[in-house]
Amino acid sequence: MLHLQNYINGALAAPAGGRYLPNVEPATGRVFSHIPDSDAQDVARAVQAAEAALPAWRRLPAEERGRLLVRISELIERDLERLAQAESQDNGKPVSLARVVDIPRAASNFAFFGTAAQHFASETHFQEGVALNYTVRHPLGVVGCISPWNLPLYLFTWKIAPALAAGCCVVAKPSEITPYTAFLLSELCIEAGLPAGVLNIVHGTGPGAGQAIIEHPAIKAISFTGGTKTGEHIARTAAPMFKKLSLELGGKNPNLIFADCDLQEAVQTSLRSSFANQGQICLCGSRLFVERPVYEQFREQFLAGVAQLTVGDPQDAGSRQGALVSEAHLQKVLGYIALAHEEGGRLLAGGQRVQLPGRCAEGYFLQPTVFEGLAPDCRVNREEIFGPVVTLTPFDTEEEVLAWANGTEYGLAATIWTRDLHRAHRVAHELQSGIVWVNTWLHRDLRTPFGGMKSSGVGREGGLEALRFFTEPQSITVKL
Ligand SMILES: NC(=O)C1=CN([C@@H]2O[C@H](COP(=O)(O)OP(=O)(O)OC[C@H]3O[C@@H](n4cnc5c(N)ncnc54)[C@H](O)[C@@H]3O)[C@@H](O)[C@H]2O)C=CC1
Ligand SMILES: O=C(O)/C=C/C=C(\O)C(=O)O
Repeated sequence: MLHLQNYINGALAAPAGGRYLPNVEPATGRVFSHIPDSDAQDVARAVQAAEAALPAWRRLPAEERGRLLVRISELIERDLERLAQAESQDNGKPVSLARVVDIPRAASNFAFFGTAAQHFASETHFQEGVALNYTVRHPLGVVGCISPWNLPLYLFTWKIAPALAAGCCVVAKPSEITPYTAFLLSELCIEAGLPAGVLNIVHGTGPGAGQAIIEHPAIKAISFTGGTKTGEHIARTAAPMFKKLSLELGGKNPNLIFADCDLQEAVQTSLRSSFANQGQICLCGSRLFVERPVYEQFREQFLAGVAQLTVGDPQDAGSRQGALVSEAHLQKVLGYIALAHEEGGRLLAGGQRVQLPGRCAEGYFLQPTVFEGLAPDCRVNREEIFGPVVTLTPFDTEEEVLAWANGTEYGLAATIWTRDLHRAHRVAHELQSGIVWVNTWLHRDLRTPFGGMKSSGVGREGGLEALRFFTEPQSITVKL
């Protein structure tokens, strides 16, 4: 059986304590690999290696750093099929999705930041006859990157690539639930010739390796994506140590579907935004508010689309829905389905675990599920479910739908469907949401600031925002 290894100081390494954790394939419920259960000793070794690599890495011209990152991107593209298979096996997502979304985006993350570093200019402020002020952005130093299980390589590289591009050295931990592609990435970094210690990947649990990263005094910043509760814990631990924090947390995203929209497109895209990756994307729209004149039409077409979402073996080309990531997560989502019944919801589709035949008989499959008739402020409409469960609610006025859309503690993403541009801008400006899409969803230009308001996070990643996060500005003023 496959035993994954840490990647420390340029080489693969067993965990210091010799302990391993089982890693389960969600589609089968069977253990298919073991991962290091690393502890503070492994993190200390990784930090030591990163500190040793830092002086040379930060002095390397941005073009040279960029060349290495672009090389990693090319190797990811070369190994696309292998990585897509690995991601699907580890996470339960259809391999067809990993092939077109997860792995291409991981390659783009390295390519984008490999070149972005060369466009990252420093600011100057000239006061004629008085002074020249200029800003130098120094790499922060050694930074920690911690990522979740839903988009494993996609989000892991979204953090690592800008940190490396900015001249930082990294100690990174992927989710213990989906470590496989991060391990394969360490092999590609060795092949690309990334200098030893520049990137270190330590596997293990949140309370084990993760906690050691956030507590380590030499780690200057933490970039984290994951659950809001974990984000709170990280902030409580790291903020008093004056670490810089970028926290990308949960969401409970609304889709606002106005009667004048292109209904067919709204239905098709809402199917994707509801159920892509089994609804396990923080940007998924889980509350669908539909203007009353088109509510019934939307519901009929949407449910017809849901009926086409075949739940099946992630390896099958025909599967549109794979497995949820773990038995524990499946039980959490089933708990919310039970709660939706208790809160008076009418089940329109799904609601049951799926028992597949053959190799997937013990897998964690769930029908895509739709409820209506729930109050906009009930728990199911306020709490993050992070699974294939959405609610439909009719609305009558713009004011009403805005109040409902903004009525949760979250503020990550929202989608507006309308042909009225004035309304689109007006409503977008009123939404308490870090990201607003109009007549589209998951359109991602990597130059745009990415992140949430309220309990959805602190700070922004993406484009120059990420490079700013991983650097420390120093103002220098010269008297003229
Ligand atoms: N992107 C998102 O918005 C995500 C949201 N979630 C939400 O969070 C809920 C819980 O899922 P989990 O897998 O438990 O997410 P999590 O937030 O616990 O895990 C994310 C990452 O944080 C690490 N981590 C956990 N505790 C830590 C600690 N004390 N110090 C440092 N790192 C730590 C984990 O090992 C993992 O790498 C999900 O049911 C879902 O609702 C989960 C994953 C992603
Ligand atoms: O950067 C993106 O395009 C998507 C990010 C998604 C998450 O952060 C998430 O699902 O956690």
